[in-house]
Amino acid sequence: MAEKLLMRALGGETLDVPPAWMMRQAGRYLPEYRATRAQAGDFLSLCYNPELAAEVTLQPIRRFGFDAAILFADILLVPQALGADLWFVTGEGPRLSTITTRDEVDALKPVDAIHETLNPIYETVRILSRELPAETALIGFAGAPWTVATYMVAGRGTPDQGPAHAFKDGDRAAFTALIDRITAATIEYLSAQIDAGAEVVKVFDSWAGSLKGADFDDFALTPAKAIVAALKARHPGVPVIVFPREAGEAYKGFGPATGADCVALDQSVSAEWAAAHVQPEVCTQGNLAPEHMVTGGQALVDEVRRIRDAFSGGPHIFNLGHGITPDADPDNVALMLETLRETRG
Ligand SMILES: Cc1c2[nH]c(c1CCC(=O)O)Cc1[nH]c(c(CCC(=O)O)c1C)Cc1[nH]c(c(CCC(=O)O)c1C)Cc1[nH]c(c(C)c1CCC(=O)O)C2
Repeated sequence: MAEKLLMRALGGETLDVPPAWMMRQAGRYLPEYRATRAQAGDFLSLCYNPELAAEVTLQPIRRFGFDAAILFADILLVPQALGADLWFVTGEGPRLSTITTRDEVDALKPVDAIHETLNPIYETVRILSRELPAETALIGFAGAPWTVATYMVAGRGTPDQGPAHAFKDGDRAAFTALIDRITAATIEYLSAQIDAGAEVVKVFDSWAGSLKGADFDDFALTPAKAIVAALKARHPGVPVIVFPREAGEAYKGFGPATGADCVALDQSVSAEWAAAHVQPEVCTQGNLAPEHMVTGGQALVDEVRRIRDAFSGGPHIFNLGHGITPDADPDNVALMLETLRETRG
């Protein structure tokens, strides 16, 4: 069989129709997802149930025929595996025990201990690598150290990542020790996903945009570079996608500086700017605003064509700029793919 479209784009090929998938493609906007989550009991039970987690991963593939499936799990399973308490409050989001001192960082479990908690995730990957259609690539993932740390420090999502900034600014050495622990755990976690069958991995740095100057280098760029280097040493040939969300102009240079194979873009940079400044360096991914999955119509069609055409001169993976939201209409997802894959006149 010819190589999968996603792998070809990640290998640097310019394709007539780019491969497409969608962040949070398995999620609450799909009635079949809500039914399986109810069967599992709750979100975390779904993450740790390999059969059901594989089932929800496959649902958007069956319904829409995306070119890639992303493992169903969550970035906050790593803090849990390192010993943090984790629960989800319905309608609000994640809650964790907080970490704000050097002693609390030192009290985290050793990195080797994470697999005890995360083994069911590797089993989900094994099921998926057996069950996915031959043309669909399997993406594993983890949160980037900074983004994971923002939740571990605050114990929840925060609008400005204030508590993590306060820890970083108050005791940089202790905060660096936390980042280092998460970095080491992330390498082991992603490496185990690859051993189980993940063909590509993605590192989500959702809050990279709140890091500026030397902080961006120390806590977004340096950890990403360490993760890419370790994975490349152990698994040469497995592509890595990095997503320093809202990095703005710092998207330029991020691919070469980290050694990643693809830089994912949020919708706050224009496709035209990114095609001129990022795509010449590395395969790009993105960057349709998720709101179009709610509103649809001609604006959606126009935006899909604009983004597709802007990136048509180099390797690109079509995606949203951030996750699809629960109020999205599945028909708009179908329209997005139909438009993307139409024959260009
Ligand atoms: C920051 C972050 C988290 N998780 C993730 C990130 C980084 C990407 C981003 O910025 O969105 C990543 C993530 N979370 C989930 C996936 C699965 C794969 C996928 O389909 O993309 C992935 C890749 C499932 C999920 N993770 C979560 C859901 C919704 C939970 C539910 O079904 O009730 C899903 C499908 C919950 C979650 N998980 C997290 C939060 C803040 C929340 C609550 C907000 C929300 O409800 O959307 C942490």
